[in-house]
Amino acid sequence: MQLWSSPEWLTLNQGCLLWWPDAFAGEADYWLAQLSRDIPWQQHRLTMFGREVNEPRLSCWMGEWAYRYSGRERAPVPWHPLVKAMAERLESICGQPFDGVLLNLYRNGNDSMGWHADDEPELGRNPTIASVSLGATRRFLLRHHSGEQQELWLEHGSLLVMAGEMQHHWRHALPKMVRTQGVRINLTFRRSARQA
Ligand SMILES: O=C(O)CCC(=O)C(=O)O
Ligand SMILES: [Fe+2]
Repeated sequence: MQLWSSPEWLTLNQGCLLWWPDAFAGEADYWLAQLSRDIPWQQHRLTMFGREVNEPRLSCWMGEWAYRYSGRERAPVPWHPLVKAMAERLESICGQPFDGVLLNLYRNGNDSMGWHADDEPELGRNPTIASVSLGATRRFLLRHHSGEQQELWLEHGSLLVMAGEMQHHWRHALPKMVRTQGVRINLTFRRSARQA
C-alpha cells in the first residue's frame, strides 16, 4: 500500500493536469477550520433561463484584481494571510506566482458547480490554475469537446493543477452528490495576464 504520494502529471488529449492527492494532508484540517471561520462567504446570483437564482454554493473572490466572469464583475476582498501563504506554497510547486483566488464553499452535496471552462480573457491564453480541496471528497468531471470524459475524486488536502491548453478544449464541473453530508471548500488560484 502506498501511504504517501508524490505529484503526478496526467497527460490528456490537448491539456495536462498535475494531480497530487495528499499534497497538503498535514495542513488540511487546520486550513479547513480557519477558512470556514474567517472567509467572508457571499451568496451570489446567476441568471438561468432569464431568471435570477442563487448560485448553488457560497463564494469569495480574493486577491489583487477585479474578476469578470459569468457576465459580472467581482471586486476582490484583500488577501487573508493564510490564503496568501497558500499562494506562496503553490508558487514554489507550480513555478509561477498567483495573484487571485476564487474560494467556493459547498455546504453539502446539493451544492455544485456547472459545466464551464476557466477561459476568461483576464487569465490569458493558457492559464495555470491550481485547485486545492478541503473537506468532503467530491467528484470532479472533465469533458473534452469530442465527448471524452475523465473523472477525479478530489480529497481533503489534494492539489489539482490544470495547465497547458486545457481551458480551450475541456470543460469541468462539480456535480451534485446528494448523499454527501459534509462541507467542502475549494480554492482555485489564478494569475491575471493583464498585470503579468
Ligand atoms: O470546486 C471545484 O473543485 C471546482 C471549482 C472551479 O471549477 C472553479 O472555481 O472554477
Ligand atoms: Fe473552474
